Amino acid sequence: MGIVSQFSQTQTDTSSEMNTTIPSAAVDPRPSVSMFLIREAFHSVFGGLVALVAVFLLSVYTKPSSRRILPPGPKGVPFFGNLFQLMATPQPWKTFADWGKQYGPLVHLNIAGKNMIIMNTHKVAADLLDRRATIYSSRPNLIVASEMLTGGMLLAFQGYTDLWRRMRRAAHEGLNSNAAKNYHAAQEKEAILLVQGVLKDSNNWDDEVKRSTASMILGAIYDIPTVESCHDPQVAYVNNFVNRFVGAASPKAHYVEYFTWMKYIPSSMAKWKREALEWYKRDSEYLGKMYGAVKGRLRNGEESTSFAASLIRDDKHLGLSDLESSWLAATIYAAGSETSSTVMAWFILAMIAYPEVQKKAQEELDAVVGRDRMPTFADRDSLPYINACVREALRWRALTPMGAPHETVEDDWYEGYFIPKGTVCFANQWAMNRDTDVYGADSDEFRPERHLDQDGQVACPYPDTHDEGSLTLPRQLWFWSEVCLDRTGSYCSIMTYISRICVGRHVATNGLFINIASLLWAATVAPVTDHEGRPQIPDTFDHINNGLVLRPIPFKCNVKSRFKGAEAIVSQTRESFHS
Ligand code: HEM
Repeated sequence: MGIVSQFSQTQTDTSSEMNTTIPSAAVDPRPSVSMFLIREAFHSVFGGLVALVAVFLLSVYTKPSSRRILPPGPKGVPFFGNLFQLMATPQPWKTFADWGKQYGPLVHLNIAGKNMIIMNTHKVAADLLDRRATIYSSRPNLIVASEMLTGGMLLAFQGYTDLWRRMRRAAHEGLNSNAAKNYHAAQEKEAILLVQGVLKDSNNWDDEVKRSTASMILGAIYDIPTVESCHDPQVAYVNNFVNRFVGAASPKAHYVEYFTWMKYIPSSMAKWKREALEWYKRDSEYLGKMYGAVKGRLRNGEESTSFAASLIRDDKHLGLSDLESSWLAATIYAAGSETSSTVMAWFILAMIAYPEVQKKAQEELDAVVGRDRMPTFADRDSLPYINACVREALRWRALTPMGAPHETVEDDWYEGYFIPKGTVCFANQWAMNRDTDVYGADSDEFRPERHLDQDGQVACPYPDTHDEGSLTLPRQLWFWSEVCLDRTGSYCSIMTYISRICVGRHVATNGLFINIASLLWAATVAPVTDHEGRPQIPDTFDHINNGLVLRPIPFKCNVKSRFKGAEAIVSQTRESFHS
């Protein structure tokens, strides 16, 4: 890491070579000045000569390498830059949003010599992460989390490497919009079990939501039969595995990430290194066994549409070893389980705080589905309000407030500012999702209507927001967005950007749709009341940060059957999955 110790509102970097391909947005106003001078040249020969010299001088003195102005940002201290400011802030996304107001939508930080930029608006994030995806799609290397603990095998942590491309392609083949339909039946079944679970004991709603998402995703990946409890040993192991690398990836976890020479300390003298390498061995063995079990079942002639089965069947064409495939399968669980259950938790909180939204959603369900059967995926296109609830649940309280870090693979220029190769980039989703210029003055409120057009249909997403707009895309565009996935990306709320766009977004939004539709069809979610009968509505901003996501603080709610006979229909529908 180079050390940058100069900080001011306009910071400069003269350390690396000039970029040869300057993207158009980075080009300064020189062309218009040049055009003016060239026009003048037509007026006289002497004028022409003067103009040519002036153009030459302009190009020499204003060429990018001589004025590499970094984006503005807060002043740091020598050697450490803004490191201590970053370490001291408990909710960096809020501090970054404040800095955004002070310094502009693109903020630069220096973290002990490493350049970092924060994008605070959809426009800047889309300009850089989407429109210049080839430069902005790598990941910073984390010595403990990505090299030692996960041996470079964790898709979500990999840089722009050949292994990432192979794994990403395999993940896309197993989780794209068509492949995601393979999991519809499992998702419908899990949604019913979720409804039964919360109706039986609403005090336990949070565990039930966690159990149901873990069960759905483990089933989709490994064909594991329904998980009965969120304390199931297999779920517990995989959750601990996730917690381990999420913890290790936290900016405050390991000094070696800032002082990289520490990685050469022998294992015998460094407990953190010894433990990380040991866990990599143990996890590889455990994940290998889970993957191997699917292989064994296929060998015995069993049918399976699971994700692991698709990796096994296509292993030659996908070019992944067993070790790589077993880690990929586990990464899908890691990335999909906690995230999906957390969106559901925020949604349940929203239903307590916004009963009028719940009522409207239930009116739509009554009108479209009726009360004689439960909703299914076949109803999805006829339920715009429920689909808008899915989008709003993803937007309302950004559960991954800073997204995942990206890293630039070459020097770049944006709006006259220099962004050096190796810069770590964060899209501040927390700020973007509540941008009042985009979502209006009520952006803190849960209001699904903001995603509907005047005909009550799901609207096209706001420009650059990546709101989940697939429902309104014409078919050919849908196809195009899938085909071009790794170049142009797709349309999803906080699950993006572009070549790193959340590869599980179809599975995720499908799961949210069916869970929300089933829950609101069968039940009413209400706040608990105090001894005087006053409803207890928790603070909808309060959260717990587990390193991977922000979850609402634990709260109680009352889940009651919505109409007579609802529970019986839920049970009958459950039975039909056995027949
Ligand atoms: C609603 C729940 C979900 C949310 C909010 C979410 C969000 C995200 C975000 C913010 C990223 C990082 C994107 C970037 O780097 O710009 C991501 C990546 C990823 N997500 Fe999701 N996700 C969700 C569900 C899922 C599900 C269900 C799966 C799998 C079935 C999944 C698999 C992945 C994977 C494998 C990556 C890493 C992609 C890569 O680095 O190339 N996610 N997700």
